[in-house]
Amino acid sequence: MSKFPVERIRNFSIIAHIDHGKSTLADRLLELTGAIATTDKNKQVLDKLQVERERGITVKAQTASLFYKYQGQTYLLNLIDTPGHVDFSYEVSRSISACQGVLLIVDANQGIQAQTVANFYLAFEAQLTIIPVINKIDLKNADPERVEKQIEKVFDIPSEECIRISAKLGTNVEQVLQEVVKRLPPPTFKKEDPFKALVFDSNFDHYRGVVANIALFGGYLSKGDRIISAYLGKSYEVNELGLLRPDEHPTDRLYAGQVGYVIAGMKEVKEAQIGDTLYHQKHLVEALPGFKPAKAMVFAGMYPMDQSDYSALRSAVEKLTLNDSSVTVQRDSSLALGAGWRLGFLGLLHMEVFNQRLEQEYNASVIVTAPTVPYKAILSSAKLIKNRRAVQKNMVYIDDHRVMMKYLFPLNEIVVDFYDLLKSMSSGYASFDYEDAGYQAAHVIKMDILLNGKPVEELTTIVHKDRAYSAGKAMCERLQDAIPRQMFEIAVQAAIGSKVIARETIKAYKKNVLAKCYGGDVTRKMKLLKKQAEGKKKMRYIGTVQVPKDAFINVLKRKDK
Ligand SMILES: Nc1nc2c(ncn2[C@@H]2O[C@H](COP(=O)(O)OP(=O)(O)OP(=O)(O)O)[C@@H](O)[C@H]2O)c(=O)[nH]1
Repeated sequence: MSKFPVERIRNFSIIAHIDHGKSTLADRLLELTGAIATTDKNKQVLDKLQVERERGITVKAQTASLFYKYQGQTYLLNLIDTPGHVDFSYEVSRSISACQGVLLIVDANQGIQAQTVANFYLAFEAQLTIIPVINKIDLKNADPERVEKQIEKVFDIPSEECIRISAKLGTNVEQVLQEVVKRLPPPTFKKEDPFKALVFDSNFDHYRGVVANIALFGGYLSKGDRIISAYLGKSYEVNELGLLRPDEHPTDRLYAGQVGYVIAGMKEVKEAQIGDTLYHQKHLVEALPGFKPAKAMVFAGMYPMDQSDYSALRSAVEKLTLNDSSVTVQRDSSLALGAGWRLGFLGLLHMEVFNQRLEQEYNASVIVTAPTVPYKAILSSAKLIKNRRAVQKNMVYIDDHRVMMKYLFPLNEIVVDFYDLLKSMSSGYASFDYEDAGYQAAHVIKMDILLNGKPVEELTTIVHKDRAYSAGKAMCERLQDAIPRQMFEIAVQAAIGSKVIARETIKAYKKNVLAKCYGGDVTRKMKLLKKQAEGKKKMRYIGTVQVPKDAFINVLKRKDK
């Protein structure tokens, strides 16, 4: 197979708003081309991580090479899966850079949503061929005609170009493969040129080191070749290379236009920088433009629940960041929490996914401080509009029922719960995406939260001056709900400097777990005591006050407005 004619290669991604059905369509394409068997067990094969399966979202892009027979010829279709959530749009842009075209999926019921627009522009600016696919036509409320009109109006793509499918039932999915062959151009790279490959993703494997996913922009690569990474200038010998189908299939060579993986004795993901160019030692080439590095938008401190777990947690954080180069790590320490780290994430979901992976894959128990967004120090007065201090930029009607609005928001206002709130206020109809618009001047102050006079470091936040009182009050109320009553009274206070601006009280309550089983047997008592002790492990002490671990993140999610 190796020497596959480049005219019969198609490299494409599926892009869509979250839940519009990318992974379902990807599974169908894999089944149709025989890459996986048609059983229920194979549901969402490209979503490999445990968190992805549990949360039903794609976090990391995955790749699969498919062989498809059309009019007597076999084609090699390289499908690069992309994540759908706003936090991960960085993964989308790097995936599509290895492609010549995209399938733009739009839900036949929901129509164009925020990430449909954002992803469309990523593909459009990269000058890729775009095939609009209207999915879920089997739904009772599906209105593909209306969606086609939206696509024509917003993206200027004629309705006739849309393919109507049901990824769930498999309706017209074969047509999607045919249109990929017919409409997408093959890559124009030549195997006669010097070898040049783009690293568009990389993973760390505990046994084999770094596995880099590459797209060949010229020449060919063979096992045993010596290659150089343009970024670090280091040289490596190729130990293994092959196709991803989606499992690794080793081959002897990869050619221009193909997509595959390479293992070359790289020990850290840093050595296979995403966006890096690989080339042959003997043929210096001009490096590819690379990518804008992912920018951390949300920062939080992370500390072991118990300081004696520090080294175990350090090794877990290191291993996990090897697989996710968009997390930034800095060592940090605090009087209250001991030694830990300051981590930077793309968004709150990214942060939650990271924590979940730490707990699931490394069995780590951590305390995470209130997420904050980066600020610059020179601050004066703000623009201040409405609840979230937003400034409207423009407004476009997509159709009679939908409008697309652009606002300039302080990042702080959207990072924690804006997305959830917008969804619930609009009964799930509104959608949202964002990009960085740079720093703006604002008048902000530091607010502390105290439990019986002791500051809770995790909850120290920066708030806008005009919002301090309401934010402090809301925080105290939510903490009052989140902290169970204890044997003594607890004062919950919000303070700016030494000035207390809000207070709630948690009344004392005596909970004797044994009271109910007076005279009961010993094993029952032991069980109850054990249960209580386990409950305590999930608690953190602030002075003498026990705080449940999940209270820290829950109190940040606002329920007001
Ligand atoms: N009725 C119907 N449901 C579908 C269809 N395609 C997908 N779904 C359902 O829509 C939901 C979301 O589908 P996914 O394939 O997970 O969506 P996704 O776009 O990959 O989501 P992310 O990976 O998180 O971005 C799932 O519950 C699917 O079963 C379809 O054609 N018809």
